[in-house]
Parts: sequence; C-alpha cells; structure tokens
Amino acid sequence: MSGTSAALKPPADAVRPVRHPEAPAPGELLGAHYEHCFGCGEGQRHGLHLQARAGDGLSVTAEFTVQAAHQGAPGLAHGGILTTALDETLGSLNWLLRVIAVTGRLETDFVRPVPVDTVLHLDAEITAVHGRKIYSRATGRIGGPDGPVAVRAEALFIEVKVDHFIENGRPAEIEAAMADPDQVRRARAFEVNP
Ligand SMILES: CCCCCCCC/C=C\CCCCCCCC(=O)SCCNC(=O)CCNC(=O)[C@H](O)C(C)(C)COP(=O)(O)OP(=O)(O)OC[C@H]1O[C@@H](n2cnc3c(N)ncnc32)[C@H](O)[C@@H]1OP(=O)(O)O
Repeated sequence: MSGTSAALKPPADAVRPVRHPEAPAPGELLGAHYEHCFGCGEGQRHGLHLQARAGDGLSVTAEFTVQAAHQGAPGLAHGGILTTALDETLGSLNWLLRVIAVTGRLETDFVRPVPVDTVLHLDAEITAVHGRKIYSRATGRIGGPDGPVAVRAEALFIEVKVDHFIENGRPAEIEAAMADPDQVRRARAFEVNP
C-alpha cells in the first residue's frame, strides 16, 4: 500500500527539469558531499558509506549493505536506517541539477523486511521542480537490482544556499569545513552555475 500525502504531489505548473550540462556523466560516482556525512562520508566510521552513481537523465543508483550495527529487530535492518539510505540517495539527485537542497519531507513505505548482510539496491529519480521545490522518488530492492521492492520513498527537497549551513551548523564543524578549500570550492560551484 502506498498513500503519498498531498504535499508530495507536484503542482500542475511544476516542470520537468533538465540535467545540468556539468552534471557527472551516467555511470560516474558522485562522491561524498561532506566527509563526515552519516550517509555518504568516507570519514564517518559509523556511517552507511553509500556511494551514489549518476544514471541516465535525472536518476541515480546506489548500493548499501546492511550491517549488524544497523539492526532494529534481531537480524533485521532498522527502518530509520533504511530511510536514511533513501534520504541520502534522494539527496544526491540534486547534484544532477547542481543545486544544493535539503530534505523538507520524506515518506517511506516499508514493503519487506531487510535482513542483515543484504545489499539494498537503490534507484532514485527527480520527477518535477516547482520554484525551490524538488520532487523525487526512490526504490530499494533486495536480491539484485531487479529483485523485489523492499522500501519505497517519495520526497520533497528544498533548494538552499551555502549560507543555510554556515548560519545553522555548529561553529566548530563549519569552521573546519570553511578551512577545507575543496569543500568550499565544491559548495560555491553550485552557486555560480545556475
Ligand atoms: C562552506 C561551508 C560548507 C557547507 C557546504 C555543505 C554542502 C552541502 C551539500 C549538500 C547538502 C546536502 C545534504 C544532504 C543530506 C541528506 C539530506 C538531509 O537529510 S538534509 C537534513 C534534513 N533537513 C533539514 O534539516 C531541513 C530543515 N528545514 C529547513 O531548514 C527549512 O524548513 C527549509 C530550508 C526546508 C525551508 O525553509 P525556507 O524558509 O527556506 O523556505 P519555506 O518558505 O519554508 O519553504 C519553501 C517552499 O517549500 C515548501 N515546504 C517547505 N517545507 C516543507 C515540508 N516539510 N513539506 C511540504 N512543503 C514544504 C513551502 O511550503 C514552500 O512552498 P511554496 O514555495 O510556498 O510553494
């Protein structure tokens, strides 16, 4: 059963956006947006280490292996962890538009239990854009990229500027991020390439 709320339905005058000309090519890894991100950061030892790859059009794919540390019930993935994997995959889509955006709303259907050691095959796509609002959906399958659906999500991301992080993040981490020329260059690149 799926019952997406009205807030996740694009308005009638929403548009289907186009991939940014400098977006990573299909098949390319997108790379982490922040090394300490719980979803994708290489430097986050407790994290999911999810690696998203650009697909065709406005889509990405990613894989995530459920670890023992991700359990909710014995031997099964915690639903919040699965939602995090969906959130991260959906968030990475915005790179194809070269837009920085944060999750405003995320709705998940848990269709099948996901055992520890399972590889969750995720795919996601942007469906519409309306002003700063980016509508997207994602699916997670088990047993292979064409296996049965285990989780499904629809989301609304909201475009923000780098200042969103600078104004709201804990100062210690913001100062460290701003001292990293790669992080600043990457973040600013999104603002000069509309
Ligand atoms: C040099 C420094 C380096 C830093 C660089 C870092 C680079 C980072 C790169 C990439 C980052 C990607 C990170 C991905 C991580 C994975 C994804 C996450 O988990 S993100 C975390 C969870 N999400 C939040 O923490 C959002 C918290 N919420 C907010 O901050 C605000 O509520 C925000 C920005 C979402 C909206 O606030 P408003 O004041 O800007 O805008 P308003 O006017 O309220 O909303 C704009 C439109 O969106 C709708 N909207 C907003 N929230 C909605 C909601 N929850 N449901 C439905 N509609 C919503 C509104 O109704 C409005 O629509 P109408 O334009 O009037 O049609």
